[in-house]
Amino acid sequence: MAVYKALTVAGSDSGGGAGIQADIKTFQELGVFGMSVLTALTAQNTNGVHGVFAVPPEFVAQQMEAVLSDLGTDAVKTGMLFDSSIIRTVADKLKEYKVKNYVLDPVMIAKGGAPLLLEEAVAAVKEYLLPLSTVVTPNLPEAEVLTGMKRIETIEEMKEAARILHEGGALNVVIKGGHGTGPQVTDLLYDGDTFIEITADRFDTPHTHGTGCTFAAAIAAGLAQGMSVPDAVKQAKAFITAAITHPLGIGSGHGPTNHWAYNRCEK
Ligand SMILES: Nc1ncnc2c1ncn2[C@@H]1O[C@H](COP(=O)(O)OP(=O)(O)O)[C@@H](O)[C@H]1O
Ligand SMILES: Cc1ncc(COP(=O)(O)OP(=O)(O)O)c(N)n1
Repeated sequence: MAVYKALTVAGSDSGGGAGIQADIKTFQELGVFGMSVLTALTAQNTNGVHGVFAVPPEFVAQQMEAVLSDLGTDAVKTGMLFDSSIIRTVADKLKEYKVKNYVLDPVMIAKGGAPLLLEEAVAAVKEYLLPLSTVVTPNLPEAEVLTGMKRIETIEEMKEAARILHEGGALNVVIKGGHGTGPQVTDLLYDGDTFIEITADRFDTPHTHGTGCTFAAAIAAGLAQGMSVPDAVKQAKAFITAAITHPLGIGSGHGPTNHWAYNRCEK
């Protein structure tokens, strides 16, 4: 049996809905062996982020070395990276180990408003990580910050943002439409040549905690298994749509998505 492996480099969400925990659950559900490098611990639940404890960059490097020098990986996904020293460390290790299939989820702010990336670190994301990425997956506010565009709402504006991020070095760009409005939610994939719109009905629910993490981890899982980028993104969209439309209803705030749903619930 071939064993495909994926590594997430991200923060811990003690509530289990986002971050490392969402990524590992997604890898497991999609048949990929999951490994993790922690960049920060968050004291977090469905009501928000109550504390952040960043991991020293030297220890982030030590974790990456431990995993990559022994197990190796078929894909890497990064999420919460918090500051520029962690970003530079991660970029150095991705280059040192010649990582292929790198999914960059440029996590900036949790849904409750807590910063998961310091402002000083935005330039480092663009300079060090974007050029290494196979796929970058910003939501609309993150795409505004990364491109400098004042407003990204329409499909034309999403296309313009995708072009800028592709020029910035990403091989493929997915602009996620979850923060938009309207009865449908469209994610836009751009490979420097063709635009593909991937659309689903917008599901009316407060339980969308960890959607971006789960979606990016699912892309990484597909790439780890040798899928093309469009196929991996389409599978990820089906995975997150199932997870959102079969909510678990746990916690008193914005609850987690259902990582079992893709395999266990009727589509
Ligand atoms: N209410 C919703 N109904 C259906 N799909 C959604 C909904 N909200 C987000 N999604 C999907 O979840 C994924 C993550 O999107 P988004 O919420 O924009 O990211 P983030 O969690 O990074 O803010 C995307 O594929 C998006 O289309
Ligand atoms: C530890 C950690 N990492 C990332 C996030 C953000 O996750 P995301 O999928 O963007 O979901 P929301 O926070 O927007 O619900 C996080 N909260 N914690």
